[in-house]
Amino acid sequence: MITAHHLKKVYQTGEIRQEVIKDLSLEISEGEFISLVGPSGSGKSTVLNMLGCLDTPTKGDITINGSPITGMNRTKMAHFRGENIGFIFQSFNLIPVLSVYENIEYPLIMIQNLPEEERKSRVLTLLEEVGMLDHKDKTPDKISGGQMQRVAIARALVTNPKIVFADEPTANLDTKTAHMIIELMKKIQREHQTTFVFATHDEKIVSNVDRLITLVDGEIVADQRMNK
Ligand SMILES: Nc1ncnc2c1ncn2[C@@H]1O[C@H](COP(=O)(O)OP(=O)(O)OP(=O)(O)O)[C@@H](O)[C@H]1O
Repeated sequence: MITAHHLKKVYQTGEIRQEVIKDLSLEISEGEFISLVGPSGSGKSTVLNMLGCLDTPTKGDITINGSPITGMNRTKMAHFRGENIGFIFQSFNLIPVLSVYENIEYPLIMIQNLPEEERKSRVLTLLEEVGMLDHKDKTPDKISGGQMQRVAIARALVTNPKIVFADEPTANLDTKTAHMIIELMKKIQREHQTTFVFATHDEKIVSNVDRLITLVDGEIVADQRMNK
C-alpha cells in the first residue's frame, strides 16, 4: 500500500546543509499498526511527513495505493492527502473557537458534494466511537488533553482515510492516558482495517504494535514484526 524507495531528505537552512535521511526504503501493507521509534532527531517526523504527503523527499520515490506521489504538484498532493490520509499531532491542533463536533466535521468541508445527512452521521458515529458524544458542544479549552487527542483521532478519521499518521500522539499525555489513546487507535485499526503509523520516543507504550521500526540517524536499524 505504501512503498518508499531510496528516500533522501536534505534540509538547507541558510549556509547549513543537513542530510537527515540518507537512503531509506520501506514497505507498509494495508492494515498494519506500526510504531516508528528512535531518539530525538533521528528523523521520525521527517519520515512521517514525507510518507504523509506533508513534505517531499529530496530524492527517492513514494507510491501510495498505486499512485506515485513524488512528482505531484502541491495542489494535487493536497487533494490526494485529503482523500487518503489522516494526521494526528502531538499538540492536538484543534481549532479553539470551534466545538468538539465542529472540529471533527472540519475536514469534511473540503469534500464537495457530501450530503448533509452523511456528514452528520459520520461525525456522530466517530464521536460515539472515541467516547466524546457527551462533550460534543464544548470548546477544546473545556476538555482534558486525553479528550483533545480523542477528538483529534476522530477528526483524522472522518474522511475515512486508509492511512493515519500520528506524530508523537501521546507525548503530551500521562502514561495511563497514553495507553488509552494507543488502545483506541488499535481498536479502530482492527475494526476499520486502517493502517496506522505512529512515531514515538517511548518504547514502553508500544507493546501492542504489529511492527516496530527503529530509526537512528535517519537509518532503519531494526524492523521487527511482533508475534502475538
Ligand atoms: N524544517 C526543518 N528545517 C531544518 N532542519 C530540520 C527541519 N525539520 C527537522 N530538521 C532537523 O532534522 C533532524 C531530524 O528531525 P525530526 O524532527 O525528523 O526527528 P525526530 O526523530 O522526529 O525528532 P523528535 O523525536 O525530537 O521529534 C533534526 O536534526 C532536526 O533539527
